Amino acid sequence: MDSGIILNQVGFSVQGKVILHEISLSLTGRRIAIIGRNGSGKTTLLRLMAGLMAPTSGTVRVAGLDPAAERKAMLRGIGILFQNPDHQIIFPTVEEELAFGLRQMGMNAKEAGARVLAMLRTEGRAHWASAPVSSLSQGQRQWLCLMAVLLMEPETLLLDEPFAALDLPTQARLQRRMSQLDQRVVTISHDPATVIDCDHVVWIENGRVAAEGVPAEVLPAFKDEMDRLGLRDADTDLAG
Ligand SMILES: Nc1ncnc2c1ncn2[C@@H]1O[C@H](COP(=O)(O)OP(=O)(O)OP(=O)(O)O)[C@@H](O)[C@H]1O
Repeated sequence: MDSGIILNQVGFSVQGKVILHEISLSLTGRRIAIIGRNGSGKTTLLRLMAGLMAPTSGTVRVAGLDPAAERKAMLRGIGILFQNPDHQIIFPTVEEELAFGLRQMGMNAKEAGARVLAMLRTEGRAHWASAPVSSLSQGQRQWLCLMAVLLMEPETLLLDEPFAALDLPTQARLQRRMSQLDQRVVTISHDPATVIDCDHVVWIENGRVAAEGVPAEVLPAFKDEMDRLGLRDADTDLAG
């Protein structure tokens, strides 16, 4: 496998507000989870890995490349699933939306159409092909976006809360499908139960790495801290 995702002293600020503080990570496993509370900086970290923005300080490398500077090479190398499917969907029908990424990669319309139909059949959603995207529920649109990312077979998958809007059978099917993928998958989650099988867990707190390592080490400490905070009536430490 390649050299992984390497962050060296990465900082990120917006309008003078520091969101990430000097984060250094060497992520070389196949299954990586990023956990942490709301607003801790997880999505910002994922967006930096995807090259959707450049860090304010430090360096990000994915398979040896700077993702923010090498956007074209990264189109094939990195697939990202956003938290809100409506930030991702641009076409009116399911088959057009699914074919878009493949067409962007240079595949002809016939081949792309065949791949899309094969994916929909595998997932038991062949009847969705010509359906308007607007006729799908929020969870179904999330699933559609995930199928679009999987179709492109990128070397690195960056998934922001992929399970959040999915029903339990769809979650189980997705977890099974992800366990079979050869690619590196980075998943953001709030729920320790969904990341128990990962190789490496990174816990982000207030824009810093609070802990990282194997799930057996990181998850119990994370859960204890979340339980402790949940017993309090307010996040007084986050005030202001
Ligand atoms: N463009 C921006 N301008 C100002 N503040 C921002 C911007 N992007 C993120 N932030 C702030 O940075 C912090 C981290 O946001 P981020 O979306 O990375 O958190 P998160 O851990 O993914 O949260 P959640 O679990 O709620 O999705 C938040 O306080 C957010 O308000």
